[in-house]
Amino acid sequence: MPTGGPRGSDRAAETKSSSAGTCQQTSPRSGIDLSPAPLQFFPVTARDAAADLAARLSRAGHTAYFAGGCVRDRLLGREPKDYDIATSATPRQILELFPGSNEVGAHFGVIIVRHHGFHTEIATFRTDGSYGDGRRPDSVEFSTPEEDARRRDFTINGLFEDPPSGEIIDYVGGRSDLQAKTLRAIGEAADRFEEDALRLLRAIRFATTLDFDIEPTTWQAIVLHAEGLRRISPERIRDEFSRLIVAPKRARGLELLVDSGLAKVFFPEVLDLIGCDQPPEWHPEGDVYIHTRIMLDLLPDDAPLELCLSVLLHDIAKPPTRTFDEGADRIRFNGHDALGARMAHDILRRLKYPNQVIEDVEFMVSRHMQFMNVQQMRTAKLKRFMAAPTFPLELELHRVDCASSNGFTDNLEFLIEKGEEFASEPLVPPPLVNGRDLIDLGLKPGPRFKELLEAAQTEQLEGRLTTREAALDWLREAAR
Ligand SMILES: Nc1ccn([C@@H]2O[C@H](COP(=O)(O)OP(=O)(O)OP(=O)(O)O)[C@@H](O)[C@H]2O)c(=O)n1
Repeated sequence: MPTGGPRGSDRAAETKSSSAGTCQQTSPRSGIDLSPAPLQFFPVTARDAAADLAARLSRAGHTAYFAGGCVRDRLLGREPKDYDIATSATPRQILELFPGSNEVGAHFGVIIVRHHGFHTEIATFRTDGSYGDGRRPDSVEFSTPEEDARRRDFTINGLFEDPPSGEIIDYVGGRSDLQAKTLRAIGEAADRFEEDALRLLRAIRFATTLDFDIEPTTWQAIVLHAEGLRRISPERIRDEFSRLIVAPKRARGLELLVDSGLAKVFFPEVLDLIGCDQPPEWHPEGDVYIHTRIMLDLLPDDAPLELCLSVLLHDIAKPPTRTFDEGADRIRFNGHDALGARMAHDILRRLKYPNQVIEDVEFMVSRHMQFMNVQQMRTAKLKRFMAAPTFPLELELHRVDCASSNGFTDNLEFLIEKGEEFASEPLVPPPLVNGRDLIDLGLKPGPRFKELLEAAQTEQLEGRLTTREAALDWLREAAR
């Protein structure tokens, strides 16, 4: 068990190497090097920390297994996000062993223990009572490992591992489902989803992130209980949905959400994209829903959340049923970006995304049609356009937008070339003149100030003004 201190053999090696240093101490009698070993710390992993806690529980006479996601992920060769322990120790016994731990979930048999900087959830083997609210059990009863496995959501999440031996304890057939890449509810699927409706979305999230098939009975139960998701808070839906939409198989995830009826509950706008025809000369691939799914597929595997969301929402206002001040027809194929930005804002706000994410996605959706006009933009406008912090993501949005439809690459190539051309200096450098200069010229602060300074900056970005002296002359002239 690695700890924070040096290991024996490494200590010997360290002592050896340190003897080459200046402070070597050798026993005059035996000739043995007595120099103190330099302090060396080995990083303790989350697994080390959890295994140490399990060992302590086990030394105190309790059964203690790794449980749930960490066992699943390790068997899949993935790095577990965190480690959970399931044990025969009661919450009181856990607290006796690890005093000062977080008792927040003690009522449900869960204690959070901090060890080596990691938080490990230690939960007593339990059977859940009834789920009155479809979110959490009204009561729990402490029970056996087998019953604890059977109360869990999916077979692949119902596995235990005995940490010292690495032995897998499987009461629910999780191992064979992992091998077959199958997501299957434990026991009666309908019961699992009635107990906790978040599991409906977890099912689609696991099928997407792991690229697993959903076993038919489990799928039928999801479809049947989809409306139950209404009981779940937007924050919890958002967290599952975000994990799904950043996964490499996000397009399939979207399809599963739509086909299961879950999208209808928290993201009904997407349903209008289905069957929303587009002009075939621009969009030979088909309707907006097909176009969006192809785009999601074309994104890099590690595309950030803001980019995935902006791709998902970029054409959200295209369906002609949407109305906007200027009339639905204009919106449909021309002005849909402005309405789309507003809709993206509303959808993400409803799902309680952080303001920065909402702002970025709204901004990207609002500008995505402008990429068609970049070659006609004057240099100053283009530089300002490219200076947006979201621009690299927008470029990717544009790339997949074209690649999934008409295949045009000229605007993309133009922007890449311009990026190289402008690379030697900041796109928008500090202005050559400022408000102080205008006051010195005898102007009073007001709206004209902003206009003049912006015009001076445009001259600068166009390369017509390069020195402060020239800019001051220009300002003097313009202010007349
Ligand atoms: N609604 C839920 C949530 C969790 N669990 C059980 O609790 C374990 C831990 O849950 P959690 O940490 O939320 O998810 P993980 O399965 O660990 O998956 P991930 O780490 O990817 O979130 C799950 O494996 C599953 O056995 C469950 O039965 N029902």
